[in-house]
Amino acid sequence: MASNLLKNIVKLDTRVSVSQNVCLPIRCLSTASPRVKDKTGKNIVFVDGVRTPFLLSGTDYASLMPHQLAKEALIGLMRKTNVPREVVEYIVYGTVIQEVKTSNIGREAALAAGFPNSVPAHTVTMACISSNQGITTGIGLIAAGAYDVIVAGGVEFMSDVPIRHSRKMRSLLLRANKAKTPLDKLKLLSTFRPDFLLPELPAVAEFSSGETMGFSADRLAASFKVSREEQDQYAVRSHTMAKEAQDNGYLTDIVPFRLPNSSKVIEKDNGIRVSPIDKLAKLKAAFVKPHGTVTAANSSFLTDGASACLIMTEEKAKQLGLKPKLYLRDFTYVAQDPIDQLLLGPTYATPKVLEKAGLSVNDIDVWEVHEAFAGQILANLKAMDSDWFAQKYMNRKSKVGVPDLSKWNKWGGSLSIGHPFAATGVRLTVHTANRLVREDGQFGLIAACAAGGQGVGMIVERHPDATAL
Ligand SMILES: CC(=O)SCCNC(=O)CCNC(=O)[C@H](O)C(C)(C)COP(=O)(O)OP(=O)(O)OC[C@H]1O[C@@H](n2cnc3c(N)ncnc32)[C@H](O)[C@@H]1OP(=O)(O)O
Repeated sequence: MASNLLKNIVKLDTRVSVSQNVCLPIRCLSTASPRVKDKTGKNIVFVDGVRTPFLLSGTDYASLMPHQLAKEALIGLMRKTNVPREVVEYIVYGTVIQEVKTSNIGREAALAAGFPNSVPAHTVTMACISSNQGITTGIGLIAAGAYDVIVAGGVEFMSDVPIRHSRKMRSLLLRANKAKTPLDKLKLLSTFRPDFLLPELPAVAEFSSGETMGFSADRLAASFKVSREEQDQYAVRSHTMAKEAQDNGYLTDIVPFRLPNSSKVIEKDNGIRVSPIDKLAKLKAAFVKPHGTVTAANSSFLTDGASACLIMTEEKAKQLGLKPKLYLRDFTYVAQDPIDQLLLGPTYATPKVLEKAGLSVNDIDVWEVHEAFAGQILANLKAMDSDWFAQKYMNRKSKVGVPDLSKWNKWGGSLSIGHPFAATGVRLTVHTANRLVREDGQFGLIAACAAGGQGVGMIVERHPDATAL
C-alpha cells in the first residue's frame, strides 16, 4: 500500500485552490464520434439539477415535513430549467428514513409542487445512493421506451424521524383495537408493564450487524491504518474547498428556500465550517469510545435537504430548446459484505464502471465521491492504491489506481456540504456537471458507498451545449 498517498493529499490540497484553474468551456466536444458509445439508443442527457440548501438537522428546517423540502426542490428544478410541468412524464424520488404519513414521498411532493395529477411518481430507497438509484431508474425507463422525460431526486429529513412505540406496546395497542367488550379491554390492560413505554429510536446503523455507520468507519480507518491526524486534515480540506466554492459563487445548484409562514429565505448550506486543525484534534471520539479516531468534525453530519434533476432523451431536449449539461453514459452498482467492507463501494464500483465505459482512471477530469467519513474516503484511496487489496478482495490482477487528487471533490463534499442521505446522489451529479464546465473537462466519475455494503459508480460526459452554470 502506498504510504505516501495521504501525505500527498494534504500537500496537494493546500496548493490547489478552487479559484485557480477556472476557465470557460473551450474544449471542442462533439456528438459525432463519442469515445464512450451510447448503449441505450437514446443518448440520455442530464439537463440540470438543483437542491435546497443543505442544513444541519435541527436548524432552520426543523419544523417542516420532508415532502415540503422535496416540493421546493421540484419547484426549483422546473423554474430553473423553464420546462413546463406537463412535459414531465414520470418522477422517481428517493428517501431513506421514511415519514410514515408520506411513504410514497415522490407522489406527495409532486402533488404539492403542482405537477398534473396524471404524472405518476414512485419512491426508491437504497440508503445513501437513493437518488443515484432515482437517476438510473429513470435511465432504465427511458431506455426501455416507457418515457422520454423523467424527474429524479431525493430528500432526507433528520430533524424529525419516526420514533416507534416498543414492539410489546404496539402489539397491545393493536389487540386493544380489536377487543370487543370492556372486559376484553380490561384483561388486555392488565398485561401492560411499564417497560412497554420504552420507545424504539431509529439509528444510522446496519440492520444485519447492528453496528452504526460511524463505528464501521472507525474500524475501517483502523484496518487501513488511517490516522486521526490524516482524517482531520482531510476534513479541513473538505471544509476549506467547500467554503471557497461557496464564496466564489460556484454552488449554483442551490435554489433558495423561503420558509413557510416566514419572511426568512435560506440561501446557503450552513454546515461548512473551516476550523484550525488543532481544534479538530481536541474533539473526542464520536463512536468507538474512548480511543476511536472518528469524530464529529471528520464525519458527515446529520443533514436536512432535498434535490431534483431533469433527464430526458437528447432528441426531446433539442425539441424543447434545452441545453443539457451531461450525457449519462454508464453506471454500475456493487455490493459487498456489510460487516467488513461496508463503506468501500467507490473502490469496487470505480474499475467496474470505467471498464464498462472503456475508460481508465486517467481519463477522468472530475471526480465527485461521497464523503461519508474522512476515514472512509482515505481507506478507499488506500484500497484503490493497493495491488494486495485488488488481488485478495477484488479478483483483479492489479490495483485500481489512484485518482488525480487535484480533480477530486474540489468544491468540498458530504463532510462539509452535508449529507441528506437520499439527496446526495443528485448533488454529486450536478457538481460534476458544473465542474466539468468550469474546469473544461470531458468525463466525470461519481462514486458513493451506502449502507448494506452497497455502492454506485456513474460515468458522465460533458454535453457540447453545456455552458450555463
Ligand atoms: C454511506 C454513508 O453515507 S454512512 C454515513 C451516514 N451518516 C452518519 O452516520 C452520520 C454521522 N454523523 C453523526 O452521527 C453525528 O454528526 C455525530 C455523532 C458524528 C456528531 O453528532 P453531535 O455530537 O451531535 O455533533 P455536534 O455538532 O454536537 O458536534 C460535537 C462537537 O464537535 C464540534 N465540531 C463539529 N464539527 C466541527 C468542525 N468542523 N470543527 C470544529 N469542531 C467541530 C462541535 O462544535 C461540538 O463541540 P462541543 O461539544 O464543544 O459543542
